Amino acid sequence: MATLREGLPLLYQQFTALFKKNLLLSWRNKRATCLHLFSSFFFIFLIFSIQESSKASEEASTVHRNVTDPKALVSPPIPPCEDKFVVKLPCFDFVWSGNQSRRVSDIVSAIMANNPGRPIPTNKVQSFKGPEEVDAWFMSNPLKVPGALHFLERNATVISYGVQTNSSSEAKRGRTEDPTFKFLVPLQIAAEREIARSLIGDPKFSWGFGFKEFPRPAIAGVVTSSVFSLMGPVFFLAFSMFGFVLQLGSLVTEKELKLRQAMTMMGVFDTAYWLSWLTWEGILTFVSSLFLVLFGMMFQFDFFLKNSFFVVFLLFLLFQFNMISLAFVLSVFVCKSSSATTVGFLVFLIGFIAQIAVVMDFPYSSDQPIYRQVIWSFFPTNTFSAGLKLLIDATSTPGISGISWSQRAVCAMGGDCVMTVNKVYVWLVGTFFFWFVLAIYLDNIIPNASGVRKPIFYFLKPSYWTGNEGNKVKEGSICSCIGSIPPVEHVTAEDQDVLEEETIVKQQAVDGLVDPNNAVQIHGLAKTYPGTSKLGCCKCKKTAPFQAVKGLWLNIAKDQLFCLLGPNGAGKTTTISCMTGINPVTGGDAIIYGNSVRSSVGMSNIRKMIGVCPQFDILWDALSSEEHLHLFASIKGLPPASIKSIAEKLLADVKLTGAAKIRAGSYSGGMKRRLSVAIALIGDPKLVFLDEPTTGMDPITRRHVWDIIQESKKGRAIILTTHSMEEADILGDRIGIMAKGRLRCIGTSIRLKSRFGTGFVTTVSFLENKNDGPGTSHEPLKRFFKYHLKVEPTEENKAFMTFVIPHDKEKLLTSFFGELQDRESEFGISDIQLGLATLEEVFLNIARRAELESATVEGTMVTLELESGISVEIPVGARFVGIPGTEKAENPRGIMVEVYWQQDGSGSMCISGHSSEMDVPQNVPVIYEPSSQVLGHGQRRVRGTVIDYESS
Ligand SMILES: Nc1ncnc2c1ncn2[C@@H]1O[C@H](COP(=O)(O)OP(=O)(O)OP(=O)(O)O)[C@@H](O)[C@H]1O
Repeated sequence: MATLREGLPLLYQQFTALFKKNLLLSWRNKRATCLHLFSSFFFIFLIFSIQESSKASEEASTVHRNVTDPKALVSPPIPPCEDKFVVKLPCFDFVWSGNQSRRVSDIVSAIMANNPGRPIPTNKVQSFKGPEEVDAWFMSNPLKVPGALHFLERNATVISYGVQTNSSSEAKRGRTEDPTFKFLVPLQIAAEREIARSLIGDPKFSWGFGFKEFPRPAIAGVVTSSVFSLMGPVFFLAFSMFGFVLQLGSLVTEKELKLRQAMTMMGVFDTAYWLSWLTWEGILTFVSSLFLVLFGMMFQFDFFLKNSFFVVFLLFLLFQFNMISLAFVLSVFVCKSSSATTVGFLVFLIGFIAQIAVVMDFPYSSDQPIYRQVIWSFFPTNTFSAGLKLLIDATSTPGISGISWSQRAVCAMGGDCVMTVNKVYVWLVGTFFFWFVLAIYLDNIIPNASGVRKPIFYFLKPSYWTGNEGNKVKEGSICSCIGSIPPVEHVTAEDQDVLEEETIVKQQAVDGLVDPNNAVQIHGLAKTYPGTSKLGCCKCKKTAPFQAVKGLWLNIAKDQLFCLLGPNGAGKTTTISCMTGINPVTGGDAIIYGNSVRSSVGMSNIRKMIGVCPQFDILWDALSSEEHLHLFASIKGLPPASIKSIAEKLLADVKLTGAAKIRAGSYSGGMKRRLSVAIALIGDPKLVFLDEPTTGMDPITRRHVWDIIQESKKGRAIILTTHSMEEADILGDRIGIMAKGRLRCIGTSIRLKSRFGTGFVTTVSFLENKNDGPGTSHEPLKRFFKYHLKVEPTEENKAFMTFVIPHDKEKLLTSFFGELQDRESEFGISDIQLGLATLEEVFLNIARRAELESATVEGTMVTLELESGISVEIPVGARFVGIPGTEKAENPRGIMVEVYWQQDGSGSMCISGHSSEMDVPQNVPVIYEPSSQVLGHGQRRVRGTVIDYESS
């Protein structure tokens, strides 16, 4: 076996392998990677398009055109108030004050009558006493009039006047309304004309009067900068969400599919894991930020052209790095990769709201308390928005040169300011490290996929840094309302062999003996799942703790394949999880080649010498089998030079050489299992755990994998769990059957069959012509078996009959089969086969007994319908059932039936049939008697008693 790498060389090897894995995953997921790298083009193009369409729609406005020969405005009329862009109807053309003066009233009447081209009707004008009244009217009648005239007759030769208009310009359908030229100037000209006529006394008096604006070039950059300052921050935030969501999705997928757990089992360093992600995402971020700035320059935005390239690039780069560390933090809390988009949307929403606040100078103004600014700055979207605002403001006015690298620490207007671009950088660097360290801390203290976490102050323990931790992990959530875990229930084993094994292991434990022939010594291993708990508003909702393994004592020899069988939920996978360090043990210990699973040093030694094929394939769909093997070999620390040849050999062993370069996502179930077996065998481990390795394989492939397992037995111990009895029979050197968390029996296949099988199975085959007519039934043979052995066929058809002969009839068998052979031709027999009961039968028997044990405690009943019409309720797993109410003088204990059981598709016990009714023999004990026997409808529905006829 090649020496495995350790320490820093291993860390580096793991880092490069994981980095390559990240690179390959991004390469294979081209669409997402391209989106991450080039989505900036889409956003920049969108801003550009919006800007161009805004420009086009405002073309009508003189503001954005060259004015070379401005038109003079000569005696313009007072327009109707309906012409105003924003007006409330009914409206007035103008209002005026000074109505107590007769002369002023005449002047206003003249203004109305002499309005060029349109005399103003009286209902379109409103008069008031003084300006205060006009102001009060304005207050209560907004948008009802474009302007007001205020007259004051001082004496016979002096009349003062004032004009009051709303100066804000309005826009409508791409045109801008200029209130000065449209309303103020006509009112002013009309007032002055009629005042002059009144003072001179000549109603025809007139003079040429005109207004004309300057010729000027088009005002450039106003639309550009306003569209950019409005859209830019939102779109840049949206752009950064692509990388964020993809990163979050990748991390959560690895957690969800237990890929992270598989890597941990193989001994991956957390440092290598996080650094590999950070480095790869850092590279993607660098490139995407670069593209963003280049695209911005390409589309000629002042923001990108006038501000220094490095100033802008660094802002985007640092912000995106912050988003990576934020994704790391959130990945700890998110359980489903499908939720990544929702989380991304929420982060975007929060960032968007923050941008609005930053635009309003919150909280980076001198009147805001420092603590508010500090708390606000911890969120990278906030500081990023502040940085963007500084850079946008610096280029929003035409003619300003933007922010250069040397000016990054200078305030915008040269005076005092709370935020500069340089401060934004400092904050972004700080928050990047803050969130990154927080992510690693939370990753340790938040329960992982197996509900395991480190203590809250784990990093304060010197043992954590020296690597000499004792019991290092906890279970349950940090803020759960923790109830006490009940003490582990240790029950003395009923089976003689199990008891014997337990005694040997206990004695070795007491003596401190480590048997060099044993690979694994399991010392009272117990596992209680703490139950989930949720802190509701008023009370703690908690599911009860569950004892999955209840004290296991077992030795597993080197060079031996130990097969662990048991019905669903027996505790097999939990036992393996405890031994591979996925779940912490609740009680007891497992010593693997002298290392305890309870110590972290022991566990890290164990990880180097074990290989695990988990129950469910833990594979990346986008990686090929060759890439999987290379990755896991590197994580294990195999010398790089040997990895290629080892991977090739393993692929050949599991017959995957042809599919070595095909992605695992397109493999069949059997191919995936074979790859999982190959991964378990990487690095020549001294102990291999195979959890249902042949599930989903066709018979030929299964046989092939059995050969591989047989081959692999040499020089190592293997612990195999399976639901295939054939597999256990063929591969298992020793077999243990677990049920309800306890070991029920242990031994070789033959021993189990002889001890737990119902006896011998004989199959009698018939000659073909013997079963032709209706009168040619096999009744004589049935009677022969019944008369000599008191058994009935368990299975029968035209061609054969099967009988199960109990062990207690063993002595009669020689003479019985001698006579049967002599009478072969009489019974029409062609062949007689005799064998021990199958392992499947043993398994069913053990599972049934375990089921009966818990059913009698928990009261789990099923109904047995007898041919006599009686319904009998019996505990699940009961074999011999007495029927109450059938007692008679000649048969004082009544009658009983034997119930046949089988497992349904979900692995639960169900009734498959029952024997004919027979008398309950005297002296057989009752092991379960219900409190009341008759249920409802008289004698037709009863509760059965369970009779211990098996052991009697
Ligand atoms: N994380 C968990 N929290 C609570 N209970 C659990 C947890 N994991 C397993 N269990 C329970 O522990 C019991 C043993 O489960 P385990 O997976 O070890 O059984 P198994 O023998 O491997 O079954 P199978 O053959 O179906 O794989 C089951 O009842 C299961 O529901």
